[in-house]
Amino acid sequence: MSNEKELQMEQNRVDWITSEISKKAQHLEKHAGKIGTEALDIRKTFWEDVTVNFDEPDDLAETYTSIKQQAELLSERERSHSQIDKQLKTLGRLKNSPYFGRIDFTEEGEAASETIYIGIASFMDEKDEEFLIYDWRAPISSLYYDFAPGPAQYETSLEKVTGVMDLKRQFVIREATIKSMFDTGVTIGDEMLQEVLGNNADTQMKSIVATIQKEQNQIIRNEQSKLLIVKGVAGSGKTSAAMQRIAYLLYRYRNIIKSENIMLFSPNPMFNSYVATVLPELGEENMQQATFQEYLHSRIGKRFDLEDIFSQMEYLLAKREDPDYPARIKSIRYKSGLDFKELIDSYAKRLSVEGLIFKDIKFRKRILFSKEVLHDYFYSLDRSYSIPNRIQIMKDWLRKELKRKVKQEQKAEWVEEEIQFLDKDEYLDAFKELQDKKEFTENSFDDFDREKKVLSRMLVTKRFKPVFNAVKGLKFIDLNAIYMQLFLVPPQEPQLHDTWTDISQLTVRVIQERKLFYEDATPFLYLQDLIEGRKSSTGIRHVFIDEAQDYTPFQFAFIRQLFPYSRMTLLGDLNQAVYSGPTGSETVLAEDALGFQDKETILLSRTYRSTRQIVEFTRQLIQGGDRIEPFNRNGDRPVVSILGNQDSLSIAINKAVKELKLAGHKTIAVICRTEAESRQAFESIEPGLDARLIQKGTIAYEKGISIIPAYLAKGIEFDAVIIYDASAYGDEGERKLFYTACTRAMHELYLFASQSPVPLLEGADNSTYILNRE
Ligand SMILES: Nc1ncnc2c1ncn2[C@@H]1O[C@H](COP(=O)(O)OP(=O)(O)OP(=O)(O)O)[C@@H](O)[C@H]1O
Repeated sequence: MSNEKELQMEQNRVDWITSEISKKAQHLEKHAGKIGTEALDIRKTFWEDVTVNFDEPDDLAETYTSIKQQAELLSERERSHSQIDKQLKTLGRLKNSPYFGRIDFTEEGEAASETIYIGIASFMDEKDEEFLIYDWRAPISSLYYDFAPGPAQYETSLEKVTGVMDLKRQFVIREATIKSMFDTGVTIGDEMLQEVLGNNADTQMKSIVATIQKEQNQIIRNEQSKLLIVKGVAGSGKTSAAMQRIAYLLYRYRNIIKSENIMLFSPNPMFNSYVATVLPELGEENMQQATFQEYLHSRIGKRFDLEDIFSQMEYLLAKREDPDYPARIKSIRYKSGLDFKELIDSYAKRLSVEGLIFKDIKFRKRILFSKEVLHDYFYSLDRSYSIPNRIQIMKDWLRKELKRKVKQEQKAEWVEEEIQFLDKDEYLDAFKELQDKKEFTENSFDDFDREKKVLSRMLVTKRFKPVFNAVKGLKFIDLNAIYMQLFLVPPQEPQLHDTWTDISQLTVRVIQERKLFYEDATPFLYLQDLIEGRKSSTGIRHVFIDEAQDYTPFQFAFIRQLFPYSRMTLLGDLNQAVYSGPTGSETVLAEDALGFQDKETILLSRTYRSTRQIVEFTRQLIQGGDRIEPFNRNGDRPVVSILGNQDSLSIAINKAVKELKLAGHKTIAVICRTEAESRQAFESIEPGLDARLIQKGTIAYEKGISIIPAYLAKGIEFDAVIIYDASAYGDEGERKLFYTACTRAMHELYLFASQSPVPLLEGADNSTYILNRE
């Protein structure tokens, strides 16, 4: 058949499918309307249809059952309504673009070849018998991603199906019209990727289902690994693969895993908004998402003024002159490792025998239980019980004792005095309570003594409430002091002694100021859990950690304990370990950082984000960069401009921004080394350009010009990137930060330098960039 004819035939099928989709949609809409009316009717007549009778206990039970039945009926109707709503949305998407792939596959032993069309969701014929479109996540669809025409196979949950793929065809269909169509040989065709990647950046990440590459498909469909580690170079599609993997898991385990059972740790708040549309685009709901910082903050609360990871980074980059700097580096490095975790483990063992520190429990400035009493009580308990168990026993004991004290306290003088000054509401509460009770006790409110008694009890109970709450929240344990005490005893290992003095002095001083360094937050919570009992989350079935290179082995071990029943997918790139760069501390992605036996590692070395010219330039900035394979998409070479001073830097950047805007780029970033530099850059940009200063609290990623510190640009991409001052990246410790900044660019990369030389460009092949000197 000629190409023309073939195209016409395919378009005819698209027309037919879209009319089938419309029919189904109409049918569903009618049905939705009916259910909607029913739900409305149930709401309107809710009370008419239930039997309400409170006369006898039996009637009460009947009333309860009747209301419950009616409410269930209503919620079932509403559920099906929202289910239909979801289906209609999917049909809407399918109508616009019903599928993106077709394979013809002859199963072994079968004479005829089967034609399979693959789209973002399944669609059945009218009788619900035949698949007119297969969901991209269906077992058979994996053929499309994994094989070229020729022998091919796929696995279902029951068997392995082998056969021959006779044809593999790709489509770009928009508004029900085939825009392009090609039969492809090896993998998902370059033409289609060229088209997708050549577009301007969106402020929101797109789904990549139509062009998933074979190696990415292995990540997406991996089912056996408990711990899947993806190490992929910048722009290799790690985040994209993670998002499609979530969609895949939601489909594959749809009866077991719901979106709320999946958790994604993202690198910064802005990233959340960046990835927020991928799953809805695929008809799925978004997973739970948080930054690790948010988690730490939620647990540390007001206990300390907690430093965040971004402030730690700022300190490392901008405060080298600080006298504490060397000690801080040692501290960060040591506290990131599993040795420190072990040290805390053995400290906790010692605490089981001695050394726990408590706080006085006070009431009206009076000590009810002194810390010594609490200490002695704790250590009087059977030592074979774990610390958390003993703390539980202690809590129960304290509650009992407090109840006793509440009784005693009712006779205290202050109570009588305060009763006089009770406000109206408190009085009313007491009166109400008495009235309620009266029904059961038959006592009368006329009795003055009784009234006083009730009021005293109410008053004292109320005043004691914070004490009860404090006991419930285990506030009587002096965790701050216990953590600090850890640093007062030198560790056993002799090689640590020198370092330890520096680390401990700094840590103790800062804790005394009620501050907590970022590197202390995880160890602190880890110790807290060893004492109070672990607060693990049981609902989460799968945890994703993006930018995993930014997590220390200690942090990861901690996260793993938080989610004991979860599978984990870690995605990262050692070359972008910007936080560990300046300190040389370990990251969880480093070989052997984890002793886990059950891990599977997948490597991605092909990069899709940037043009070949940008990749050829950026890959020489890091060790082993020659292994990075660019996708063959052409653009201009990066431009390096050396300007003698700050003033010319401002002028040049304004000019470049204007030109990039004129060239039609929608997202342009001026990436800076620090927050201070970002502010400086922001102030030097002409107000008319409407630039936006991105800070650590920024939530939404928007179109236009963003001025952003490099560490916040992680994970995100821009059409064009301007490196504000390449000469400011001073030493080897900042190489990864510099590389991360440069690899954010999709189409164009400009580097400006206020000084010469640019240390990190030394050694770069000058044929890979255009050099301008002022
Ligand atoms: N198979 C694919 N088809 C189409 N586009 C792809 C594919 N894989 C990756 N991309 C595109 O490449 C760009 C980079 O992808 P992504 O952000 O997922 O990479 P990453 O490995 O997480 O990057 P980084 O580590 O640098 O943040 C995105 O624009 C993404 O849409």
